[in-house]
Amino acid sequence: MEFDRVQAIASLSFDKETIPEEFIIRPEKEQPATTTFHGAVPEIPTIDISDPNQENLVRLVADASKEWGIFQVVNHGIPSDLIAKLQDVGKKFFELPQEEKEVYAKPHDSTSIEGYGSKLQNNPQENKSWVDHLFHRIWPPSSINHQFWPQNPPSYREVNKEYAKYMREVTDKLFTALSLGLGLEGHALKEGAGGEDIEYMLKINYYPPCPRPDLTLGVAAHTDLSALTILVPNEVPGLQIFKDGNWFEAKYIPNALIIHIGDQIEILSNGKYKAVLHRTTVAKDKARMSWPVFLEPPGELVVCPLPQLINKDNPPKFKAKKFKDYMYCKLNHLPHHEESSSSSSSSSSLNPHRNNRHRSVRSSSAIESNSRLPSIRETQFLLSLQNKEISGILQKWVNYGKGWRPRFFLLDDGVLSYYKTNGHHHHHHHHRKKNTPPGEDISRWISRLGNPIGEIHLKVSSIKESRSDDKRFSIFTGTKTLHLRAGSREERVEWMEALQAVKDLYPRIPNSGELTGNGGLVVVSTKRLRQRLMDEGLSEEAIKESEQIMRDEFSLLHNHLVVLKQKQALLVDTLRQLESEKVDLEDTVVDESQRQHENMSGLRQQKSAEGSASGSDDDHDRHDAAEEETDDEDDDDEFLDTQDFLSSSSFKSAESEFQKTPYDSDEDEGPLDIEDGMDSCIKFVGSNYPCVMRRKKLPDPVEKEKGVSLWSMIKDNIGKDLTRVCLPVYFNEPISSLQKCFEDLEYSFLLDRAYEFGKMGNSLMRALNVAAFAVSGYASTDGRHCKPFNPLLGETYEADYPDKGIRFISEKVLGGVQDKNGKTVASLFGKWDDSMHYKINGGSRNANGSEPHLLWKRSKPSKHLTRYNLTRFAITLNELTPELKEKLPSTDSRLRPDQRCLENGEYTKANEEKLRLEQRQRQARKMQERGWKPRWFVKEKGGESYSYIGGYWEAKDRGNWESCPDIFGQVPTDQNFD
Ligand SMILES: O=C(O)CCC(=O)C(=O)O
Ligand SMILES: [Fe+2]
Repeated sequence: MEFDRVQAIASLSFDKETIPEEFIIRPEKEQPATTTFHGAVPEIPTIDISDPNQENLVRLVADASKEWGIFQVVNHGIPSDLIAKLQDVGKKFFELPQEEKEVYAKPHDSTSIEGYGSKLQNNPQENKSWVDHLFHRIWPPSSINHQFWPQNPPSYREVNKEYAKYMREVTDKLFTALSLGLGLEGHALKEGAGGEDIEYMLKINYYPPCPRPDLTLGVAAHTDLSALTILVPNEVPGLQIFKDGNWFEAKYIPNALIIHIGDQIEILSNGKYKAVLHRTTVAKDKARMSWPVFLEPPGELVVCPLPQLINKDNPPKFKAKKFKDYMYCKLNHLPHHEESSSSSSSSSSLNPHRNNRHRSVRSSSAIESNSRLPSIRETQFLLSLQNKEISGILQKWVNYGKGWRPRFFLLDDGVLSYYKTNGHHHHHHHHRKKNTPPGEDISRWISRLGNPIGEIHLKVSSIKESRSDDKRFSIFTGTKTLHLRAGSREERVEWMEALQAVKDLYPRIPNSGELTGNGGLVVVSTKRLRQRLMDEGLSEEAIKESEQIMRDEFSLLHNHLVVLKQKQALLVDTLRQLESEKVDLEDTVVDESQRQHENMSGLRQQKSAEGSASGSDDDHDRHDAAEEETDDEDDDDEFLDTQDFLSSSSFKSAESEFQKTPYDSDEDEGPLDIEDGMDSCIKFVGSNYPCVMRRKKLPDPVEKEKGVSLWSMIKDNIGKDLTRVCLPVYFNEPISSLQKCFEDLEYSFLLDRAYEFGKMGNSLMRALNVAAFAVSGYASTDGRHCKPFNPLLGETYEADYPDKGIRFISEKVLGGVQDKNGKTVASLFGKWDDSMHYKINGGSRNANGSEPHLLWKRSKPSKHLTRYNLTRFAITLNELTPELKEKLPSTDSRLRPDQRCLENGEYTKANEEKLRLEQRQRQARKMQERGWKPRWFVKEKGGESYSYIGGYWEAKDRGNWESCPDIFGQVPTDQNFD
C-alpha cells in the first residue's frame, strides 16, 4: 500500500536516473520534454479583481474566459499570510510519515473521492501520474467530512476553515463578473451551478521531486469537471495550458489565484466560456504543490445551458445532466459531454476522440477523472495533436531488388512525407525510438534532410495493418501502395493511431456511385416543360409526346454516363495498378541514380563498373550493339522480361501478406505431415511411395546482395523500347517457369486419391479431390514476389519424384503453358492458400449438412525462408546433386548458369550470365524461322498444344544426349541450335 504512493516511490528512486516504467508517458512524442512550447510564451491574463470599474472587470474576465478559459487574479482580498499558512499546513501534512498520512487514505469502498490517495491506473496502458493528493470538502459546513481533515499539523483545520471563508467571497465576485459578461444577471451562473449549495472541494496536489521530469506528468491533460476552480500553487512552476496548439507554461505570480473555467461553466454558458485544457509537469529536485478548490454543483442538480442563452440561433450545445451523472460518466470513461440532439452533428463527426485514442486525454484527470468524449478544448487539443508533427524511421518496401529500406517519415498537417536517411541522420535514430534528435528543433533537422522523395495525402488514402506481421502496414493512396514496417508492434500502433486520427478529420467522401446506384434511376421532372407547352396551348397528346422525347433523351444520356463511369472505374483501377508498379521502378531508379552520382563524384577517373549489369566497357558496347542489332526488328521478343515484369501479377500479390514467420515445426517430419488432422477415411492412399531425401534449404548466398547498377542499365536504354530492357536477376527467383509448372503438382497426392476414389466408384470424393488439387496449386504463390526465369527455347526440365509417384518432363516450345482450370463445387470451401474442406450436404442448402472434413492443407512453410519465399517443395526443384548432374541433358533448367548463380547468391555473375543468355536468345526467332523444332514434344495437328513424343527417359538411361543443343553454352553460334 505504502509503496503505491508516488512520494514513497520517489524517495526510493531519488538517486537513480530513471523512474518506473508505468510513469513514463507513451508514445514518446507526448512526453512533456517534447511537447512543451519553448519560446515567446503568451501570458495568461492577469486580472485585478479589486478594480472599481465593474464594466472593465467584467470585460476582462469574460474575454479571458472565452479565449483562455483561465486567468490569474490579484488583489483578491485573501491575506497573503493566510495563503502562506494554507501552504505550510498542507506541506507539513505531506511531510508526515507515510503511516500517518495513510490514516486519511480514501477508503476502498468509498464512492466519494475524498481522502488521501494517488491516482489509480485505470488500465495497464495508462501511465501513472507523478502526484499524490488529499481531497476534502471545505464548504458548505454540512458537506464537510472531518475524518479527511488532517489533525496534524494542529493548525490544519483552523487554517482551512479560514481559507474557505475567503474562498466564498472570491467565488461570488467571479460568478458575478462571469454572469455579467454573458449579458445575464449577476447571480445567473452561481444559481445555475447550485447557488448556496455549491460544494467547495479542496484538493492538495503533492508532486514529489522526480529524477526524470522529462518523461512523466503530474496531472495529465484534462479539463476540470467543476464549474470553476480556484487554485494556489507553490513557487515551483509546472502548470501548463493548452492554447493555439501548444502547451504553454503558466507564469507563477506570488499570491495570485489561478482561476480555471470548468466543464460546468462551459455547459451553463452554452460553450461561450471554455473549460481550459491543462496539465502539470514535475520538477527534478523540488516538490511542487498546488491547492485547487473545485466549485461543484450538488450531485442532484441538473446542469444544462442557461435558458436565457438559448434561442433559435443558439440551440443548446449540451444535454442536461445531473452533476453526479456527469461526474460518474467522466470518471468512468463514459460519454458525458454529448451535445444536445438539436445541435448540429457536424462537429461530433469531426470528433476524433471516439476511439479513445489519445492517451494524454484518456488518462485525464480533473478530479481523478477520465473522459471519453472531450470538451471543446479537449477536442481542439486532439485536433492539434493530429496536425502535429509526428516522425520517425520506418522500413519501406522499395522493390524486389532493394527490399526494405529505412526512410524518414514525417506526418505533418495531413501529409505524410518521406525522406532518404543517410549519414548523420542515422546516427540520431539509434538514440531514440521516435527519432526526433534530442535537443534539436525538428524543423531545422528536417530541412537538412532535403526534399522528400514522396508525399502522401492522407485524406485520400486508406491504411491497412498487416495481419500476419504485427509491424507491417500499408497505405494505399489510390494510385500507389506503400508497404511499411515499423520497428516494433508498439510503434506500428503509434503510427496507425496517428494516421487514423488524421484520416478521421476528413469525413469520407462517398464514392460517387450515384450514377450506377439507385437502380439507374434518374429523376427528370417534366413539370416545367409541360407548363410551358400548356401555356403555348398545345394539345395534351403533343405535350405527352414532348415529355417522352425529353425522357428518352435523358435516358440515353444517362446510359452514356453509366458507361463512361464504368470505363472510368476500369481506367482508375488500371492506373492504380500501373502506378504502383511504376513507383517501385522509379524508386529503384532514384536509389540507383543517387548512388551512381555518389560513386561518380567519388571516383572521378574510374568508371564505376561495380555491380553493373555488365562487367566492363566492352560489355556495355556489346550490349548496345546487341540492342541496335535488334532495334529494327518489329518482333515481340518474348525473352525480355520487362513486359512480363510490368504486368506481372506477382506485383499484386505484394499487397497480400508476406509469410515471413519461420515455422517452428520439426524439419524432419515425413513428407506426409500435410495429412495431419486429415480424416482417416481419406488418409488411406498415397502413402506407399519411397522416401527420398531432398534438400531443405537453398545454399547460403555467396555475395551480399548489393545494388545491381540498374541506373547504368536504364541510362543505356533511354529512348529505347522498354521491352528490350534486360532486367537484373533480382527480379527473379532461382526457378524456371518449367520448374514452376512442376511445382503445381506439389499436391499430386490429391489426384492419386481421386483416382483411388474413382476406382471405388465414389465419384463425389473423386471430384472433390480433383477440385482441391486444382486449387492447391495456388498455395505456393503466397509471398512469392519474384518471377521465375523465362526458359530459353529448347530448355528442358525433368523431375523424377518417386516419392510422389511422379515423373515429369517439360520443354520450352513456342507458345505458353496451358493453364489449369479448376471449378469448385458447392460443398467445397476453404482458402486457396491454406486449406480446403468439404461438406457433404447432398447439394441442398440445409443447415444439417455433415461436419466439414479436411481435404487438403497447405504444407507448413519452410524453416529456411529466403527472400524468395519458396515452399519446402519448391526448394527441392532446382537441387543439383553430382549424380544428377552427370545424368542430365545440357538443356535442363538446373544447368542454366544465371539461375544457378542466383541460387548461389553470386549476383554479379548471375546478371552477366542473364544478359549474355538473353542476347543470345534474341536470335531465337531466327532459329525458329530456320525450322527449329522442340526435341521432346510435337505440335498436335490442327491444334495449339504439344504432345510428348517419348524417348526422354530412355535417352537418360542410355546417357545419350547427343541430340541436345548446348543452349546455355559460352559461344553463341546458330549451328548449336540446328
Ligand atoms: O497543480 C496544478 O497546478 C493543477 C492541478 C490540476 O489541474 C488538478 O488537480 O485538477
Ligand atoms: Fe485541473
